[in-house]
Amino acid sequence: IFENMGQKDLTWDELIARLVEIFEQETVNIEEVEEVMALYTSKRQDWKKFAKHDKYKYTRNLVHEGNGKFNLMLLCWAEGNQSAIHDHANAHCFVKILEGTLRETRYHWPDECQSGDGSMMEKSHSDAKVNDVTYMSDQLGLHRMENPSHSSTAVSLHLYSPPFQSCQIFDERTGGKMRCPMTFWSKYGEKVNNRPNKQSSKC
Ligand SMILES: O=C(O)CCSS
Ligand SMILES: [Fe+2]
Repeated sequence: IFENMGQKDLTWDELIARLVEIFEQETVNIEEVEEVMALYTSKRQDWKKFAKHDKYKYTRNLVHEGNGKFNLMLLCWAEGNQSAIHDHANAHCFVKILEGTLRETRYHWPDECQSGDGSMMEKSHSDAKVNDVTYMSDQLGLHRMENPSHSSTAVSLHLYSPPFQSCQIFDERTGGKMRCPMTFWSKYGEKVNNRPNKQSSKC
């Protein structure tokens, strides 16, 4: 978990401009991205336009497409919302908490190691609080993110590079996996009308 070590804060617009600049480069320096994301202190005023909540499922709201090099999105979590256990489609995944707390539980890949009863093996879990930055990738395993609070919502900023349109979700009890499309509830602050297709209805 990365925290700001006291360097000058970036504004929301400066944060996005720095991220676009970084991802124009040939290779991605993971620490550099974490440091830049840690230099922004969450201000609701900056991101509330993208913050659309649904009380049943966390929403994914596209903020910026990073000239095709990354997807930057705001995820809004109602009380107790959680994601499925999922992979990250061979992409980098950076998460910054903008409001509330998110609990991350990491798992081994099923084919890497499984419990005797075939269920997935937990690797670690940790709670990230406002302004914390975390990094995840398939090399580090799989994870589930959740809003553990039953009294407050949570908001997180996610950067995926390269951008991906689907990932695999895993059944904790069996290690079984299924490919799922990743859809947006809104884009640039405007609601998107997702046509539920047969695949997404199972996700
Ligand atoms: O993008 C998603 O829906 C997964 C959120 S946890 S990285
Ligand atoms: Fe994830």
